[in-house]
Amino acid sequence: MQQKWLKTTEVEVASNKLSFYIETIEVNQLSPLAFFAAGEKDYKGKRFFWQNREKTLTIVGLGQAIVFENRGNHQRFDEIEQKWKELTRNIVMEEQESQPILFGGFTFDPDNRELGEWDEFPQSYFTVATFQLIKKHEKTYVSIHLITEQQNSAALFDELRDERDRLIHAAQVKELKTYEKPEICSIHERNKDNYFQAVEKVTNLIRQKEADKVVIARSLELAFKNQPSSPQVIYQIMNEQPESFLFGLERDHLLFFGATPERLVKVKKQYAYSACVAGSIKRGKTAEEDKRLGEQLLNDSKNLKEHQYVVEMIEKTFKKLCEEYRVPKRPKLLKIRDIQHLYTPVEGKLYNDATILQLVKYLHPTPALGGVPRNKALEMIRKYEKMNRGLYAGPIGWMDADGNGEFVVAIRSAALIDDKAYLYAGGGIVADSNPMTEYEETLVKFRPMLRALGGQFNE
Ligand SMILES: C=C(O[C@H]1C=CC=C(C(=O)O)[C@@H]1O)C(=O)O
Repeated sequence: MQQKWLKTTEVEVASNKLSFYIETIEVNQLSPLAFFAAGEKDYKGKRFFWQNREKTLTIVGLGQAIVFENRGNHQRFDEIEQKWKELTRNIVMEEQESQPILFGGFTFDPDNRELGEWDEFPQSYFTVATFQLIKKHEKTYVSIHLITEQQNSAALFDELRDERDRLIHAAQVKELKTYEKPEICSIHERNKDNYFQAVEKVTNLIRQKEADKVVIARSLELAFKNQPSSPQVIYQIMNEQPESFLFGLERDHLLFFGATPERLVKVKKQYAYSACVAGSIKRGKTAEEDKRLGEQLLNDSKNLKEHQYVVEMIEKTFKKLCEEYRVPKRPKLLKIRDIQHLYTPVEGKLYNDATILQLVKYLHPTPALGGVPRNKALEMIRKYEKMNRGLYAGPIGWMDADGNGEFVVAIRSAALIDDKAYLYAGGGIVADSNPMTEYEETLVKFRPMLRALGGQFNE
C-alpha cells in the first residue's frame, strides 16, 4: 500500500521566491544501495549515502533539488544554517516519518592552501536530493523534492513521479548485486619522509610547550586497474565495517566515503549526544591478548592524556550550549574490527535556541583531529603536514527541518576520483610520542579502507 503526502511550501532564499514541493510515498522492500546504484547513469556525481552505526537509519539521495556551497569564509556553519532555515521555515513536518534532509559536509580547514585532489571542492557542500530514500527501522520512504522559481510546475512534477517510479522499479527488480573488490595496481605512500619529519618536529615543539597536542595525518594513493564505481566501494565498506557509521558523498568526479567510529554530534528532540574518541591500540589476535591490550590502553598515560584533551573540550562546548549535561569520569573501550579506542560518550539537554550546526561549529575540530590549543595546532598542521585534508577529519552528516540530525567525524575515509583513491589517516601527537609508533598506528587506521578497496595489509 502506498501512502502519499503532498506538501507545497513558498519560501524565499536569498531573495528568490521559491516553491518547495514534496511528495512522499512508503514503499515495500527496497535495498537502499540498489536505489543508489539505480542512479548510476543519470545521477552520478549527485548522490549521497548514509547509514548510522545502529543500522536503524539509512538515507540515500539521488539528484539535487538544491545545493548550498560556500568557498572559504569563516561564517560557513552559520551560512548553511541560515539557508536551511529559510528553505524550511514554512514547512511543518513534525511527527512525519520522512522529512526533507539536508546532507553534506564541511572541509577540515578552509585556510589550508595546499593543492591536490581537493582543489575544486568548496569548503561546505550540502544538498537536498531530488529523490530521497529513507529507511527507518523496517519502513522505507521515497520522497520527491522539487524546489523551483516556476509557478506552475505540475507537468514537471509529473515527470519526476515517472522518474521516481522508474528508480524504485529498477532497485526492486534487479537482482541484488554483489560487487567484486576493485583491483589495485599500485599503492604509494605520499610524502612519507615528510610525515616522519612532521611528527618529529611537532613532538619537539610540544616538548618546548608550543602546544599540548597536535594531530598529524598522512595519505596513501591507490591506482586501480579499472575505475571502481561508487556503489561498488560503498558495498565493500558496508560488508567490511558494519559496526561503523557509513557515508558516501559525490560531487562531480569525486566520491568521498568512509566508515567512521566517531560521532561528532547527534541531536534528537533537543537532546545532544557526542563522543570523545581518541587514544588507540590494535586488536589482539586472541581474546586474551585483546583484553590485555584493552587494559593496557585504559591505563596508558600517553593515550589517556590524548583522550582527556578531547573530553575537556567537548565538555566546555556542552557547558556553553546545554542546560544540563553528563560526562562520565573515565573512558571505556570502543572496539571495532581493526582497532580499539578510548571512548567517552557525552550527552546533554540543549538550550531552546541552540542548534546542531552550532554544536558542529564549536566542536569542530575537536582535539581528536586538530589539537590543543586549537588555533596553534591548526597552524602547525598547515605548516608541517603539507597536504590538504579536504573533507577528511571534517564533519559530515545530515539534518532535518525540525533541527534533528547527526554529524560524524569523517575519518577512516577516502576520496575516489576516477581510477585513483586517496586514503587518509592520522594520530594525536603529544610530548611522549614516537614517530615509528605513530606511523604504525596510521597503518592500522588505513586498514579498513585498504581492505575494502582490495589492498593487502602486511603486518
Ligand atoms: C585521526 C584519526 O583518528 C583519531 C580518532 C581516534 C583516535 C585517534 C588517535 O588515537 O590518535 C585520532 O585522534 C584517524 O583515524 O585518521
